[in-house]
Amino acid sequence: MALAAGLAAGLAAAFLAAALGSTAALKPAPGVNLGSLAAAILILAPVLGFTPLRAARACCLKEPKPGIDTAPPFFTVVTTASSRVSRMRPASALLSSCLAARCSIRSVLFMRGVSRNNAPERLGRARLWLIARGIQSGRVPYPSRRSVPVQFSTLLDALPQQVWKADAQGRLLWMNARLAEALNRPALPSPLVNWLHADDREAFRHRWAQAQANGRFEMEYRLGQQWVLAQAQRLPDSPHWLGTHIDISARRTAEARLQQADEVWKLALECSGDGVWDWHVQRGTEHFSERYLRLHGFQPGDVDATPEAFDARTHPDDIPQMNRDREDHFAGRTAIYRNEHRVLAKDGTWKWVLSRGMVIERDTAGQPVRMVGTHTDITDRKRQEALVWQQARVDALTGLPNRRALRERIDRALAQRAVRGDEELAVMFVDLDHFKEVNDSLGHDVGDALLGQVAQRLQACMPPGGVVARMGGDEFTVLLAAADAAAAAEQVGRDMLAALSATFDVGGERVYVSASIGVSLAPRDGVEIESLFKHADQALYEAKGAGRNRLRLFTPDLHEAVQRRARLAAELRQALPARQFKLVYQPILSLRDPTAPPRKAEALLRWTHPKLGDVSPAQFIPLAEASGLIVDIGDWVFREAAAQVQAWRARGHASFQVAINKSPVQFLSERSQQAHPDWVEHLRTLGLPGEALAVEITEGLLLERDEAVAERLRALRAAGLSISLDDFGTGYSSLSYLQHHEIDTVKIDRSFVAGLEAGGKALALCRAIVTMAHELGMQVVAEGIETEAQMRALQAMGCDWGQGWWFGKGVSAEAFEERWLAGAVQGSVTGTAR
Ligand SMILES: Nc1nc2c(ncn2[C@@H]2O[C@H](COP(=O)(O)OP(=O)(O)OP(=O)(O)O)[C@@H](O)[C@H]2O)c(=O)[nH]1
Repeated sequence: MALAAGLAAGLAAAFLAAALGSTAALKPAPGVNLGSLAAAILILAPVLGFTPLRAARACCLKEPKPGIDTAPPFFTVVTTASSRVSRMRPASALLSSCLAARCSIRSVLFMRGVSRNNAPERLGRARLWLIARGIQSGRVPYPSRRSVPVQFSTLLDALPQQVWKADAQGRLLWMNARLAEALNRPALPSPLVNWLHADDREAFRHRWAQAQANGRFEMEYRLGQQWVLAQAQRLPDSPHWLGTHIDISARRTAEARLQQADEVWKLALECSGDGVWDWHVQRGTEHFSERYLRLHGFQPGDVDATPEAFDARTHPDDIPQMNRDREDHFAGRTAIYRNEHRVLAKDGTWKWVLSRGMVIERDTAGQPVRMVGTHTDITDRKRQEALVWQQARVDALTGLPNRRALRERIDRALAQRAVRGDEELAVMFVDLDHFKEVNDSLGHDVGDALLGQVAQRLQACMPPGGVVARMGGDEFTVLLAAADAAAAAEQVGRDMLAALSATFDVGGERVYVSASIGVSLAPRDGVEIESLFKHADQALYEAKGAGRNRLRLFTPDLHEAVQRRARLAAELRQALPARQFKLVYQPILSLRDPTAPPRKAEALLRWTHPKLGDVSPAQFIPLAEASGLIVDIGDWVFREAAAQVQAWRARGHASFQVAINKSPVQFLSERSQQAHPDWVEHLRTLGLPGEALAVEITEGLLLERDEAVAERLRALRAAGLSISLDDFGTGYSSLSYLQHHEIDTVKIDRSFVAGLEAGGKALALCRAIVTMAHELGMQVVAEGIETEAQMRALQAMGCDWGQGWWFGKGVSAEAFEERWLAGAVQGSVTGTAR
């Protein structure tokens, strides 16, 4: 064993030496024992066609004579070396010769310290015997003269790998027994490529050529029946290559099986319409299925199918998210990788793909080794989504951005402003004035068409970067960014009001419309969308209240006014239980005989606030309407008035009638609907006929053209109540609704009465109203009579009733009774009550 170990070590060292300088190792170096060379020649003599004798002679063979078993095809070589140091050289020469003669050496035995007569010799001076047994495989010289030393060959034969030596052109110059057997002992030199599977040859040539640059070669290919991993290295200072083949057939078979399985699922995925990718993360290689390529418009071979090639075709905006999603999956934070991104297709368009995948193999450190997944074409879905997204942000009627889109724009602008801080923002609420009347009088379609034209005009006023959106109904909102946003908003507002002032032609109808504008500024009035909206709305409210067709910037004063209103609205809730309301009565006199005691009065609501004193109905009625309190308040008014008329009737004014106002809000409210039967019932309980009360409604209520409204009016009338139409002439005084509804009395608005003295239009209008009402069987009351001239004019045109300060203001029931009803004395009534 010690001998074998020493030999192995020696051979290994020699192999290394040979590897480092193979040419030298193959030559009989200076000092080589000629006897051993001669022995080699002698051995090979039969192979080479020499007689051993001639060979021996030729080499001046000296002792010890090798013994040779020349019985073909076996041979035995015995040779000697003179020292330990030189023992390898003769052996190498011998083996070179054997190989060149295509003899394969089957066994080599070195014997040390054994003399010819079998006596032990001292180390260092010992003669070494090398006995090789081999088999001669042919007469062709094999291997070549310049080949691998015998002892290495022997060792190399014993290796499980195939070992080979080749020149720069890839021609095999030598191979160990394992390779020789596998290739059936080819004649050498023989191009290695010729032994490869035809499918691997092209790749081999390519790789071999590449390997020349760095002196290393590695490739897996099929050689005979085997799959081998070839690894080779160019020998130092040599054009030759030393290589090995490791049998990887088992691994390849397993892989093929896996591959087959892979193919099955890949096929399944492909059939589902998805392209498949298979990424060897650490190797940096990726396989793309045919469908994957076609998905992006490519034919196989059209594009360099590498991960880099496709990464380069990914939309730059989508790459950061893609990387994040991939990292999340690699780190195990997501079970499945999922990302949607755009890929530049062959035709230059962007294709949206849904990429889904999963790491299916990790190394021991947990790093991903292989990841597989699919690409699904989601371009159509994305297009649909974009459409839906756009539709969700566009107002269908006007084509302007809608409320949602505007909120997003404002959010973005506020965020940008917060970062840059160099610009102010203006939010402008633009609300059309009395648009409801356009709808009501000309129809909804005309209203729609008008909104479209208004949108165009507003849009035309937008400076670059400005946005106008429709928030719904007749409300538009503008967003401006400017260094001085207040000035910019005022300019744009002026432009808009001017643009709207020109007549609109809507389907042949000439329509006029104006707008009121409220503006809030960021950061002055708020840095959040809600506060900006709230303040713009408050400014708009002010603009409306100040007469419409104007712009108001939000100011802290405005805010205070709003807060005052809010406080008042809260306190209004207490007014009813705290008995802060009262009714005052204003007489309605017959214009045929104004001196006669009045038979009618209008009940007017008054609120005496504990701290503020009397609050104007113009202030609190809208608040009561907005909060819904008007229903309870209206009910209280009804009961109070009913009680009063009952009292007056009981005191001898048998036909007395009190008129109460009923707001449209109250009229339309559900609770109020339920209240109507109660009212009738209540009157019955009081023993009052319906005609003891008149209900005053406004034109707006009739414009609703609501059958339920008509029904409720009919019910009141059926119960005997009288219906008066208040403020006639200020709205859309349409004859058609007068015919539609059963109205008893029309009240001419005070604005017409005020103009009576000047004659002209007001006079003509009042006369027309009186004539028309009488034609329709209605009576007419003129409100707001303040002068005798007005009274006389109305008398002259046949107006039935008059009411106003000329006769008297509203006073408490007691005062009224005292002033107007005391003794029910018929007498002269003058305007001194003013
Ligand atoms: N034609 C049309 N009308 C609409 C649309 N949306 C809402 N409206 C109507 O627009 C009107 C808006 O009225 P408001 O703004 O409340 O009141 P206004 O009559 O304009 O009066 P002020 O705003 O107080 O001056 C209502 O009558 C709605 O029914 C729409 O899409 N088309």
